[in-house]
Amino acid sequence: MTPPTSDLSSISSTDPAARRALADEIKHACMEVGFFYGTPQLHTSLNFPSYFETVKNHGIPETVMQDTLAQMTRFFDLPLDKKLEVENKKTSNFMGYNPVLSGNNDPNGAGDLQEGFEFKFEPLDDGSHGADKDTAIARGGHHGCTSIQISPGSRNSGPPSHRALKLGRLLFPLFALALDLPEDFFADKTKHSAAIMRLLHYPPQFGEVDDRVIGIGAHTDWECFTILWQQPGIQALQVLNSFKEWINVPAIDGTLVINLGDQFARWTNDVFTSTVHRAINRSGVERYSIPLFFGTDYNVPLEPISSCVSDERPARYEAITAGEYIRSRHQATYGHY
Ligand SMILES: O=C(O)CCC(=O)C(=O)O
Ligand SMILES: [Fe+2]
Repeated sequence: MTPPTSDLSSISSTDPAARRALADEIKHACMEVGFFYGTPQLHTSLNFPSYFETVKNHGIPETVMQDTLAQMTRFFDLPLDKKLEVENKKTSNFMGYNPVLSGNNDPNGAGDLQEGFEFKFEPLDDGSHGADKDTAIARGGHHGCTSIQISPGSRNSGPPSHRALKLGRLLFPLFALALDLPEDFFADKTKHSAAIMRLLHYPPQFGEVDDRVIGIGAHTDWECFTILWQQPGIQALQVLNSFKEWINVPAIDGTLVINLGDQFARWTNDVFTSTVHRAINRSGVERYSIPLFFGTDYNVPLEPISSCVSDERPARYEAITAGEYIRSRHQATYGHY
């Protein structure tokens, strides 16, 4: 069984019909199933509650990912004391290195069996390419060290993190179209790339696994959507379907996984829901993955889109800014501030 794969080659198309067709595919996935395995029967019986699928033709060659993997491996192979020099406890915004078991994504869990390195992207402050004066406000108090400064470029150039960033920016207009909003609805809310990347390393787990200590415990992601690269050929990621069954999401060469997070659930008052997932590495070998989380700018209030609120569907979430929300989730996960 293979998961569905959306072809993103028309993501930059200016043809309205091609854009509408891709947006419709995303809308269907977001609202009805989200992740499916080919045949209509299975599609119905798996019944995923929200968007979770793989995409191809995303503009990031697998060779580039293999180079990135080699560099990640070098970092995680360093002695622990070296890695602790850049521990996330030392930054005001949770960026940096987290040792094994220092984070806990599932409140019912006892720690995540992975180590990671987290960093984010900020526009250059030199004013040369539109980083405007409200940059500091847009950072919403969630800025600090371990950020990578970015300048614009094409989707198919630059280091992998920048390519992935550009891919994410191209997805926002399609999500807007999928919600029957103007394509530029998120443009003024995503001016400053509130995107966070994690480099993750999961040691293998052998024998009987205590459900409370797995690679990453059951959780939803915090931002609007996540673009995830998984090391090909190693099974670990699982998504919860509406029958509360854990379904494997295989790592397929040349594809990325895309899933929705809490900010979209808040924007849409749960018309788009965030997908519960977890990872357990029982492969017997080390596993690496790279999620890139895309949110709105940190100063943006997460307010439900008016078409998603009605008498039958009253607002489900309290208003909060994106930055406050992400900070509260970092605090709950790492618990050291
Ligand atoms: O490693 C994976 O496949 C998933 C990682 C993940 O869910 C996360 O970092 O939020
Ligand atoms: Fe996640």
